[in-house]
Amino acid sequence: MAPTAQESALTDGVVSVRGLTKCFGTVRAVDDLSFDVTPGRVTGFLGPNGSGKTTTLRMVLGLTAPTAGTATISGQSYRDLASPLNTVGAALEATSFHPGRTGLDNLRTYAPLAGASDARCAEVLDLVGLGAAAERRAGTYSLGMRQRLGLATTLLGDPRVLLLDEPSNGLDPEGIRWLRGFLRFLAGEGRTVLVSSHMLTEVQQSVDDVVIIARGRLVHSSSMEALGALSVPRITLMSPDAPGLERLVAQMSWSATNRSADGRTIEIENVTAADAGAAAFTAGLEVHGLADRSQTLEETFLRMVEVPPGPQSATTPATLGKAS
Ligand SMILES: Nc1ncnc2c1ncn2[C@@H]1O[C@H](COP(=O)(O)OP(=O)(O)OP(=O)(O)O)[C@@H](O)[C@H]1O
Repeated sequence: MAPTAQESALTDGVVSVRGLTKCFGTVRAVDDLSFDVTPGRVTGFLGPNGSGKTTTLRMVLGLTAPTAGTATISGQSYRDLASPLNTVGAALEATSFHPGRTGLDNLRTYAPLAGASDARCAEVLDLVGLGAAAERRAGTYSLGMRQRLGLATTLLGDPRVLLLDEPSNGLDPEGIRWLRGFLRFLAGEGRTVLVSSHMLTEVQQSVDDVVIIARGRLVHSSSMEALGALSVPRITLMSPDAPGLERLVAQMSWSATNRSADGRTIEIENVTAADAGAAAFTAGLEVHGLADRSQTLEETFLRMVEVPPGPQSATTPATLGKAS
């Protein structure tokens, strides 16, 4: 059923995943996943290798049938979209280009599918910074240039939504910097930009929001800012007075997570360096060292996605028994 005008206004450009599940035999690759991706923002879709990112994107694009659940783009499933290539641009794996044809000619072969004119082909090549190389054979392009050509292909139909699977793969630092700016530019135009990656560090400067999955399940979804706020403050405090140090920890009800064998160095969680310094000063404790060891964003991410101890691996999750 076609959505009403009011429903369309609410869902326009939103990628919405609800209870999405995919089983490959006994492997539950995607497990009851629900999240929304909003327009005007760059969203990082993060998880370790094999966590189900590509399978999820394939289900959003109607390339893989879900075992259960739904995935919609602007309120409609991919197959119900009136003109899919003008709604969603997707780069799932390195697009294969004809090496003997120029960059421009390669785009021209995809253009009719997206209803794109010759002028649009030249325009998107300019957009991705390949204007000067338009007449060069794609076989002579560097990996970074081929990635840009792939991006140009996804933009041919001027889609509102972009789904990019590991777009920074193979890019050098300059290419990654360029991509970061380009994704921001696209989101700034009001597009929905979803970028998958298995490393938070690779995208943390490019994304506004994060959707983090592990073993096919959602483990976290928030703004990048809120993810940063989850980082646990942690310090190490050193004193030659081991009993005094221990007394202070007990008196302040601090949670000590590690102690050196001689008891003169203690690692404490959920305390800032400023608070620890002030407490030691008030207690008259002689301090020989105070270091901030707060969890980095990457540590927060790794903690979220780490495989729990036990026999199961990332590809054989504990939920195997539920697979059908
Ligand atoms: N067609 C398939 N048949 C069987 N198993 C599959 C199939 N496609 C994916 N899988 C399995 O589903 C799980 C999720 O794979 P998927 O490729 O979606 O993960 P990913 O997060 O994209 O990983 P990567 O970062 O390595 O690309 C893996 O265990 C994978 O082996």
